[in-house]
Parts: sequence; structure tokens; C-alpha cells
Amino acid sequence: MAFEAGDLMPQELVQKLAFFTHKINREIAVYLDRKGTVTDISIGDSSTVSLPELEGRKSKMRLSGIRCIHTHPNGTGQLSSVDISSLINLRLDAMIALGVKDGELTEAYVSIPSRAESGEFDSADLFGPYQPGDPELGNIFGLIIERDKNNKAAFYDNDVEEERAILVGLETLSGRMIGGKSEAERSLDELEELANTSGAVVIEKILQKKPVKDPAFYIGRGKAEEIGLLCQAAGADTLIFDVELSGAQVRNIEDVTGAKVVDRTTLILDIFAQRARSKEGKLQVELAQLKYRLPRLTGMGGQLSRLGGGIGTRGPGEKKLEVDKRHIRRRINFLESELDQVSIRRNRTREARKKNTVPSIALVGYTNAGKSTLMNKLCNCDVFAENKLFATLDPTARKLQLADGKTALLVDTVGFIRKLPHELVDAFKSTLEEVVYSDILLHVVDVSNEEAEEQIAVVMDILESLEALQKSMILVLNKIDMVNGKHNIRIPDKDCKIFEVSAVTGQGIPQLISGISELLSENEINIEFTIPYNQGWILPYMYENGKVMETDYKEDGIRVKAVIRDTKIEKIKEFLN
Ligand SMILES: Nc1nc2c(ncn2[C@@H]2O[C@H](COP(=O)(O)OP(=O)(O)OP(=O)(O)O)[C@@H](O)[C@H]2O)c(=O)[nH]1
Ligand SMILES: [Mg+2]
Repeated sequence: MAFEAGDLMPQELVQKLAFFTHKINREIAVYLDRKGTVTDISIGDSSTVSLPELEGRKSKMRLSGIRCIHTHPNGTGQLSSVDISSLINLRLDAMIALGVKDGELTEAYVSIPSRAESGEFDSADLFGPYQPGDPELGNIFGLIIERDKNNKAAFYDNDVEEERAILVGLETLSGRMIGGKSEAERSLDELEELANTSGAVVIEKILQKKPVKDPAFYIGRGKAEEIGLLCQAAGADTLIFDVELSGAQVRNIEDVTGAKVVDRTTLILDIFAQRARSKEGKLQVELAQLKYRLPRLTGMGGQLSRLGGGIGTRGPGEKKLEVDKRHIRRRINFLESELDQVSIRRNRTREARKKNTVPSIALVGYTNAGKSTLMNKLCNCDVFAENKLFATLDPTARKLQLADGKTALLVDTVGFIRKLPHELVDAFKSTLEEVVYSDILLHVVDVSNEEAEEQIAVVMDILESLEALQKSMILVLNKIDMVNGKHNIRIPDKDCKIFEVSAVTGQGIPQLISGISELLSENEINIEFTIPYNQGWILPYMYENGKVMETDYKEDGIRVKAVIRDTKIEKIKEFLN
């Protein structure tokens, strides 16, 4: 018996299985290979089936090429832990469970294996519920093939030898001079740091004074030709522009100069791609890359393959850049739905955390400000910190011991940067939600940086776009050891406590910890009030969002003594007396 290849869950098979399962009231399992051929059938117990040995599939790093579709006669399509362990142990392509009731399919869930860091398959991802014919099933099939091919070792092998890059910036007339440098020059310096972080060697920086703002070439055709010659003379193969370029501009400049053209956003995305470690981080980066690439494909006949490697070609997704538009759109939908799942899971963890009423504190700040170093100092832990941009991509949480015996949860986050691509802010929404839902923010500033004030402003802007500006905030002026304890930074108007510290020497750290304790308890309000009996939601709300110390059931309602966070009081305000 055979079914159409590429159809993960053939309708005809599903119907037959549902029918017979109902007849015999037992579990039936069918095994299919990737061509759609049935290789085995078992009745009663799916864990005892022997799989056919497939050519070249003996390696532990590959999948078996066989998937199992089986029924659950009790009506639910939820996969059991036995289902999942057979999936992983047998390295099946997928384990699909069909819930059957009265001879009909109720729901179907699909689980596919995923790899550990080592490349071995050690866990599973769950999708569903589905009905046969759901287009998402095609995506899952694609994902299986990709996961089978993309052995970790081969994952990042498209790195090439050093890229030699020329940077091109654009001088605007406005903007403050700092340290004798204009805004454009400083932005170009930062671009150089970004380029170094991504592994490129910067040979020359060009700042174009009066931009022609050419729609076709951005810098004008003549200038582009000139830069082309410079590339040849200097042996540069890549041009990095300190702006966002349109797809047409990139192609035009590439044609004239013969060099690869990359813009600031592509560069930042490339760094994120190299640094993403967690599954969530990789999904987020790939999503951002695809979203940025999609509108830039117009007029390319829908197909483009960028040869070579380096900046802009690296990513957590497919090894070879597959840029068929339809494929990208499908992939974007798929990544978005996977990320939704992650976000739901994260919300649950956050909810659980809230129930414990452990307050959470988010570290925010410009990249390289010292957030991770500060976290290590405050929590006595060992989080990855490095003198490179974007050392931290995944949110990491650690317990912070406060002076009065209380604890809080400190969450490290991705650093901010000017001109942060909005695709990235979007894609990292679920990570940045940690910021949005935290009780207080520690805004870390590198006082030794000439541009500290600009950086504060950039961070404030991003916080505003996350609607997190009204949160209680502590401004941490870090690296005070590097300026001999003196700084002349103008502090933003926002009402917040300020601490001068050094995350390296430990100077000012005890004061900061007591400052945090104080702010947290400032935010706690003691209340005593009566909950009318017809407002049944209030007491559970109090348990969830505060600490209930005493309840007394009176004639007119429940008299409650409690402590609650000020951010949670709005909802019950009208009942306070
Ligand atoms: N001298 C000095 N150096 C510091 C201090 N705090 C951090 N650094 C250094 O600054 C660099 C960046 O620190 P990180 O903690 O990685 O910065 P981050 O804010 O987490 O950066 P991203 O994760 O990239 O956003 C590292 O080389 C640290 O050693 C400090 O108080 N004094
Ligand atoms: Mg960090």
C-alpha cells in the first residue's frame, strides 16, 4: 500500500484508520517511509514494531526516514510520553497521533524530533491539533527534511575566510559634535565595531559629505564607480553601508562596484545569526532575516541565490539561502506560529513566577554597557560577558539575594543599539516581554563611553516603543572605575534613583542592592479593605498579585489585610476604603 509522497498525514489513510480503530477498539499504528509506502502495521502496541533498516540511515545523527501514524481509541490525539520516547529512540521522522471517536477523527497531533547541541536527537517538538489537508502539515514535512539534513556540525559551515570590507557612511548636516566627531562619524565608528564583531576586517571608512541621495545608487553612480575602483585597489570584497538600502540599490551598487553590498541592518542581523544559541533565539533571528529580505526581492524574478559566504549569508535556518518568495512566506508563517508557542510557554513560566510573588528586575541598556558583568557581580554567577557587541541574545534569569532576606529575579536581556532594525525588535518581542512584565528596570549605562548620553536616549526610545517607560527604573552608571569616579553625564528628566558602580571592582554594589530592596518595597502597599460578596474575582486576584495576610468573613463582605504591588492596585481601587 502506498500514499502520495510528501503528504504527511494522508486523508484516505486517516479515514481507514479511524474506521478500523472504532471496529476493533484498539490502537493501530502504520509506518510510512518518505515515498509514502507503508512499511509496517501493528495493532495494540506501537512500541514493539521493528523498523526496516534503511540504506545509509544507521548513523545516530540521521533520522530513520520512517514516520508512525497511530490511533488513540479514547478520542484524544494528545501524544503520550511513550509516544515521544519511541519517536526519539527510533529516530522516527514524526510521531502522529489520531484521536478517534465513533469511527471519526477528532484531532491529530504531530511530534518531530529535535537535536541537542551535540547534534543528537534528544527531544521533541509538538504541533497541532490538525485535520488532514492542513497546509501547515506541508511545512512540518519540510522541517523534518531540514532537521534531518542539518546536522549541527554542518550547520554553520558556510563561514568563509576573512571578509575585507570598506564602510560607507553618510554625513548629515544636523547633530551634535561629541569628542570632535559628528553623529555620522560616530555612527560609522560603531559600524566598524559591528563589522569587527561579525568577523570582517575593515580596510577603509568613507564618509560621503553631500549625498546625492540617488534613488538608484543611493550615493550616486559616479561615487559608486569610484568606490568600485577603491575596492579593487585595496583588495576589498565587501561594502557595508551605514543605512538601510533598498533591494534595487543593493543590486545596482553591486553591479557597478563588483563587490558584495551589505547594509547596517543586514550586518546586525548577521551578528545576531552568529550569536543565537537557544532554539527561540534562532527562530527569532531567522524570522527577522526573512522579514527583512522579503520586500527586497522585488524584481528578481522571485529567485535569487547569493554566491559565496560571509555577512548576510549566515543564519540559523537553511544552510543554502533559499530565497524563493513563496517559500519565504510559508517559512515566515511557520516561524511565527512556532514563536507564538514559545511565547505561550514563557507566559506560563512568568505566571508561575508571579504566583510566588518573587519580583522580577530586568537589566536593560545599550550593548556593551556591562549588563551581564553586573548580573554576575550582583548574583555571584557566571553569565557570558564579553567586550563585543551583542554578547547576550537570550534572556537569562538569576536569583538575586536582597538585604532583607528577600529575593528577586534578575533578568539579563539583549543590548540595544541605535538604528536597531525594527524587524529585530518585532522578532525579539517575546524576549523583550521580559522587560515589559518586570517589576523594575535597571538601566545600565557605560559612563566611560563618550556617547553615554546618546545611548541613554536610544534605550529610552526603545523602552518607549515597548511601552515600558512608565516602569520604576534605577539608573546604574557603570564602569565608574574607568573615569576615576568622575562623570558629567546629564541625567534624563525621569524620576529615578541613580547609583554609580563598577561591575568589575564591585564599587557601589552593596548600595545598589539596598537601593533595589528599597524600591521594591516602596512599590508594595499595605492595604486593608472589605471585598463585597458579589465581587468573587477580587480575592483570587489578591492571592495572585500580592500577599494576603488575613481574611475575616464579615456580614458585608470579606475583610482582607494584604500587601500588593502598586502596579496591581488600579484594578481594585474602587473597592478600597
Ligand atoms: N572597567 C570596567 N569594565 C567593565 C565594567 N562592566 C563591564 N565591563 C566590561 O565591559 C565589557 C562588556 O560587558 P558585558 O557585561 O558583556 O556587557 P553587556 O551590556 O552584557 O553587553 P551585550 O550583552 O553585548 O549587550 C566587558 O569587557 C566587561 O568586562 C566595569 O564596571 N568596569
Ligand atoms: Mg550581555
